[in-house]
Amino acid sequence: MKPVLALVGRPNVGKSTLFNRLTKSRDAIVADFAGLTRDRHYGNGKQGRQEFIVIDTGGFEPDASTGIYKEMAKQTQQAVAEADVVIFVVDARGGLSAQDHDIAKYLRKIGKPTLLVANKAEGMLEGIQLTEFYELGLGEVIAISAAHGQGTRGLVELAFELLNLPDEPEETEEDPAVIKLAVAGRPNVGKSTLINTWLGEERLVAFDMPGTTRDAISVPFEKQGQKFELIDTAGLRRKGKVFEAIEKFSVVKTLQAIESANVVLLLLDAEQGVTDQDAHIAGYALESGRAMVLAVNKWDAVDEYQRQLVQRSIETRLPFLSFANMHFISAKKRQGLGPVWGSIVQAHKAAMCKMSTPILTRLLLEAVQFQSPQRGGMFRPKLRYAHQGGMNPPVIVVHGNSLEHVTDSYKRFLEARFRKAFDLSGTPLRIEMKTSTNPYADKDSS
Ligand SMILES: Nc1nc2c(ncn2[C@@H]2O[C@H](COP(=O)(O)OP(=O)(O)OP(=O)(O)O)[C@@H](O)[C@H]2O)c(=O)[nH]1
Ligand SMILES: Nc1nc2c(ncn2[C@@H]2O[C@H](COP(=O)(O)OP(=O)(O)OP(=O)(O)O)[C@@H](O)[C@H]2O)c(=O)[nH]1
Repeated sequence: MKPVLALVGRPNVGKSTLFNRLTKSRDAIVADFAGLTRDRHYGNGKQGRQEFIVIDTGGFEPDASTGIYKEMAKQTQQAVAEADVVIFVVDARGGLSAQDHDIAKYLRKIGKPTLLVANKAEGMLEGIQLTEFYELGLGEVIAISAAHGQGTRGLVELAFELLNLPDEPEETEEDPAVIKLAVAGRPNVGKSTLINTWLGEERLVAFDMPGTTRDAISVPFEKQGQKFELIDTAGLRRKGKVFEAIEKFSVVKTLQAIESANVVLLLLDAEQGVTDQDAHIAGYALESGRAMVLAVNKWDAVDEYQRQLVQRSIETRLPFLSFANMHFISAKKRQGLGPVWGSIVQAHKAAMCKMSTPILTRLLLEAVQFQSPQRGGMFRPKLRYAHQGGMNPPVIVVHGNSLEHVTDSYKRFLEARFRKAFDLSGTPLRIEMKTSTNPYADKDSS
């Protein structure tokens, strides 16, 4: 499980800057919960080989009508609840404020592992200027400059130390016979209804057992002789028993479940169409290389016109999921559920597919014969052979010369042929081009 670091602090102390620094500003996932005026951002970070999730509670305006920072309090609480380590950011230049004291008081009460960080400390003499922050009663003050990238590596190291994380993440043994399945989707799409239908009430009760926050909770079950493990996405758990939830839905749990799964079943809501958050979850799953199955739930509740709208919104907003099988279901009325299993098993099989070098190479050369790649300037790319560079998701590495000139459309053409030959529906497929560095290797190319 990736550890979760939450950035909290009053506005303008540099949380977003630190977030961008820690995540190298890859696409942040924005939680767009109804009723929240402001968003939390979620991003992936990596230091050494250890990956982590960062939550930013960025951007909000003080609530003028009440004069209190109600919204931030809520955002902060939620981020703190989801975090393994809280990073409390204060402004080394601005000095202490009453609001810093309020946040510190809250954090002391909660008692989560916390690091107190004085940002904007570039060029400052720690000993003298930062002493006032010790008043907050949160221990050592860590001086950093998010804008200049000073002290941020050390900060992450300290966070790992607090969690006793090993320097190198452990390799976990996987049982290839078990399909780890995550049912992901926005609040209210029908995840619990679907899982209840699948597992029966008594099985879900097992979910309510408290687990340690650091470990994934999962339910093993069997279906038609195939072993599955259902990974918890928190939405599955009954209200308030385990997770100190302000909201039931947890973005972090969803992200972690996607990471731990072999196959992600993404549920969409036919009544709502594809929302930003659906696209974010789907994008995250794709980026993680997960095999996927799409199911549009509540199909019973929409008329023909709405059905067409939903289908079109999937085509336009989730075009990158065209590799995934799609089903239209009703979890409530138990309609269309059978074929979903078939697709899950198929997606898993595809993700684990083994492709031999001779067969890959034969397919590659056949493809080239059928349609050769375009010349790029002076060079015509020469595709020589292919081998499998990875599994789950499958990676095909193509070797040859001048491969940097292979166009995206030609790569798509190759992808389609490989997909068809190996029956890869349900899994992302990555194709990498490796140009030979041997200067004599392209002697015989035209
Ligand atoms: N001198 C200095 N300025 C910084 C540093 N980090 C951030 N800033 C500046 O501080 C201001 C606020 O930074 P943000 O990252 O937007 O702060 P924030 O805490 O996310 O603010 P909200 O989005 O309002 O919550 C910007 O003008 C930044 O350029 C730093 O390390 N040194
Ligand atoms: N019409 C219709 N309603 C459904 C269907 N599946 C679920 N619902 C309804 O949608 C609502 C939300 O269902 P849940 O199963 O609680 O949704 P969830 O995704 O688990 O929601 P969270 O627990 O908030 O993450 C409930 O009122 C269900 O009765 C369906 O197939 N058709």
